[in-house]
Amino acid sequence: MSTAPAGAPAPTPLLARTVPIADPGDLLDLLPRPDAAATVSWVRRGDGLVGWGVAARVDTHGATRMVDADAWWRETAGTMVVRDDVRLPGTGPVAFGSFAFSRRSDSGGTLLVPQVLVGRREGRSWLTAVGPAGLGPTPSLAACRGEVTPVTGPGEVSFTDGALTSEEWQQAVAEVVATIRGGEVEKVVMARDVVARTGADLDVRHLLRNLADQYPTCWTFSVDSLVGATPELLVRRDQGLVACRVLAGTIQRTGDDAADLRRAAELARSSKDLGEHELAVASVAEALGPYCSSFNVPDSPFVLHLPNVMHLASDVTGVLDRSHSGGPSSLALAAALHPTAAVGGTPTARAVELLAEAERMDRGRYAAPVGWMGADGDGEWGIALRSGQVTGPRSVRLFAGCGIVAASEPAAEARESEAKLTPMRSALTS
Ligand SMILES: C=C(O[C@H]1C=CC=C(C(=O)O)[C@@H]1O)C(=O)O
Repeated sequence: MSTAPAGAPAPTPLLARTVPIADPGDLLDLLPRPDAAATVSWVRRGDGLVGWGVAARVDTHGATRMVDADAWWRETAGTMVVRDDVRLPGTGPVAFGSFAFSRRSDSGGTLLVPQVLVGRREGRSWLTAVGPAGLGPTPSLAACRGEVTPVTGPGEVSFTDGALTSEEWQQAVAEVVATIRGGEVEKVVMARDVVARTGADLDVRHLLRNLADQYPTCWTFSVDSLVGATPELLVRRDQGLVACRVLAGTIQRTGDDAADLRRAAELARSSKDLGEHELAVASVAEALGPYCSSFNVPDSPFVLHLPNVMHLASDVTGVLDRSHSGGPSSLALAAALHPTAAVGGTPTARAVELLAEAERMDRGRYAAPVGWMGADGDGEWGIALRSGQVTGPRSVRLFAGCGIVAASEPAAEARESEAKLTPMRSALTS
């Protein structure tokens, strides 16, 4: 575990000061700079959090990457001086995080505390500044606006295959289907990557703006250079209640509303997709059950309509069992849930081994928890889907995966993966 800047411990004591502000308008318009590393976002339907600068940061590795980050946050938040005049989820000290899918990945994990954060929730807005105590007054919204530089486009964008070509990936899917039919596993989620290169230096705000405009019902995120708009909520912890939006089972949209309605009905009846979905819901119920005193799993999924695809979706909710000393934080719950069968497979351990062999790439932080957490441990963690990792000033690695079951057809899965790459492709090119 290492803390930044340059391995130094977080400056102590840090002061987190939250003040109410007038409605700031579009949160994304407040982001001052183009760099993805120092920009955080968690925005859905216009509400949420945006922030910039780094007041404290920890980098973690290996199997305990989330647990170590959670412990660091408990300690760091515990030493902070807090003056919070708003007292809502997302006010006071907030840490944003993203983590590698695999414990073996070099990508590890990061929690970072922005220097300035602006939030809005249900008509109330606030600004939080974090820095060494005694540094001076909280910056005003007007001063923040004055620092915003113009947003720039990425110029000409080209896409090339990542680890595998589409044909190679389909071959790998066919081999995984054969393994599944052999009875060793029930489901393996297979991902592929595509590399985007831009003609001009990337401005993360351009991506976030397009993602939020085109996918307003998704969570548009940016944490430590991982950017995307995910429709899947791994876990929210809010005052003793937990909620998850589980997705698995997909059909592409055609652009024709009547045809899409027929396809939605097909999806809701598809035994292949219902089976895939059931495994994902069961994995969430199994992981969360031990932490909850009561639990609600809907009998059947609904169809979630997105501009590119439709998914089978289930909203699972529960009440946290407080007899677990103080209750696990939202990040501890995310760690317990990861990887769900929606991104790993069933049974988890063998599916994860198989996908690592078959994909022939490191997923990095794709398909792993991304989100934020307050000082009390409440927070929201999504699964980093429909996303890309900014790997250089002019390059982004995009990812998409599909749940493979015995009835899967490789060519259909390749088309599905293309549809799941659409949000990031179009955020780059529009
Ligand atoms: C793994 C991805 O999607 C998951 C979430 C929803 C539906 C899925 C599916 O139908 O295969 C996947 O489980 C992805 O978008 O990269």
